[in-house]
Amino acid sequence: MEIHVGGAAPYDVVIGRGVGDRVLPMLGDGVRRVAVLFPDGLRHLAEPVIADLGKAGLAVLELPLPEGEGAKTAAVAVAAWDALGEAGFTRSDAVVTVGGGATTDMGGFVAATWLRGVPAVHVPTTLLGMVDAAVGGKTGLNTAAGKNLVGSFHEPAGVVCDLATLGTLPHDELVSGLGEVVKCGFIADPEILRLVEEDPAGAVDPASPVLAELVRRSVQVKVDVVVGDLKETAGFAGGGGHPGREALNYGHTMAHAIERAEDYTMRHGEAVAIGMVFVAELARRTGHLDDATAARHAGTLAAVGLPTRYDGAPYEQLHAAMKVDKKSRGDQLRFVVLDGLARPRVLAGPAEADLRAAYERMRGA
Ligand SMILES: NC(=O)c1ccc[n+]([C@@H]2O[C@H](COP(=O)([O-])OP(=O)(O)OC[C@H]3O[C@@H](n4cnc5c(N)ncnc54)[C@H](O)[C@@H]3O)[C@@H](O)[C@H]2O)c1
Ligand SMILES: O=C(O)C(=O)C[C@@H](O)[C@H](O)[C@H](O)COP(=O)(O)O
Ligand SMILES: [Zn+2]
Repeated sequence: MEIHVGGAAPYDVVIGRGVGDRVLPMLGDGVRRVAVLFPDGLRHLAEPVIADLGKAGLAVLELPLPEGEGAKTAAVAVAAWDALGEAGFTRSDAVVTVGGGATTDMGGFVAATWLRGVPAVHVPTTLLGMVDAAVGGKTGLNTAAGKNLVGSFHEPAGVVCDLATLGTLPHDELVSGLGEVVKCGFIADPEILRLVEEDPAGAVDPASPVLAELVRRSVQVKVDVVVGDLKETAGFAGGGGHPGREALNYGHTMAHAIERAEDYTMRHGEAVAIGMVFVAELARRTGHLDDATAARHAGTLAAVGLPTRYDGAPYEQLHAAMKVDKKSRGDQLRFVVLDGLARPRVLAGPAEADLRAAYERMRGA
């Protein structure tokens, strides 16, 4: 199936099994050379794509990357730019990424910045990459100060989600992706929560129709949000309305602080799960969210094996890290909270006592 993403630069997200041959047509007719970026350990997943491009007469530049989050550094971007420069890449050339969200973030950033932008087609091979990272055009690198602090909005020319690739994904990585899936359920599509709660075993089975339906629904949530607010400006208006693209950042303010505190050894989706438990409690304490919906967060997340507690870094360290979150304005922290199921809004400048109390809840106190 295909989900069409409208807007100034429309593209399709293809979801299915054995759909790797959909990459080539997404590149368009004029492309002559393609840089394929993939984690070195996933060469076997990149090879069929590389072979297809080669058979079509395109010159392929292979750019193997470090594993996972290790790819999202300035040094890796510089190395990729140097390789493109050496190969003489022009604006009739393109980038293809094959890998998880770290790869699509990095490869998307390289595509966004080389010659101020060349086309990118993403082939996500993790659940998280399919339902979130590859779609919507956010690209990013980490810096010493925090997560995704350098990046750009660069919409892909297309996204190809081959569900068959999930067959080799380690179980814990699949579960991590469900953190973003459940996020989509809370911010926009409660049917996702029902599906996960009704059949948690199906949700973590890469071959199940339940998981395919969760992918489809989550991509649709993301597409609907980004089409309305690609560059994440809607939430600036304030006033308690829908926060636009910032809604997709539900749970992420604390999640990114934890990831940094843990030196990026915790999976992103796991951190998002904990971050949602934190922010649900913050919303409950500040009178936005009812007790049952707040409690439902930990219940649904735990049902698929996601963590719901974090007892690592001290409050002060996490608070300092949250200050560089992109939703912050000056000294004011801003969080996406829920007024109820599928009713996201921004909570700006919550009281210190409420933040500390939500932190204690997150620690399991
Ligand atoms: N741009 C966005 O909108 C957006 C959205 C969500 C997350 N992200 C980013 O995505 C990153 C997380 O992505 P992720 O969870 O996919 O992690 P990841 O890219 O680090 O991949 C996780 C691990 O799985 C391996 N892997 C990937 N596909 C595999 C497969 N099919 N079989 C076997 N192993 C496989 C990878 O090599 C890696 O070791 C974070 O950096 C996060 O910030 C970006
Ligand atoms: O696409 C978005 O917008 C999101 O916020 C999706 C998030 O799941 C994703 O982790 C994103 O990279 C976080 O964005 P950031 O702007 O907080 O770095
Ligand atoms: Zn995320």
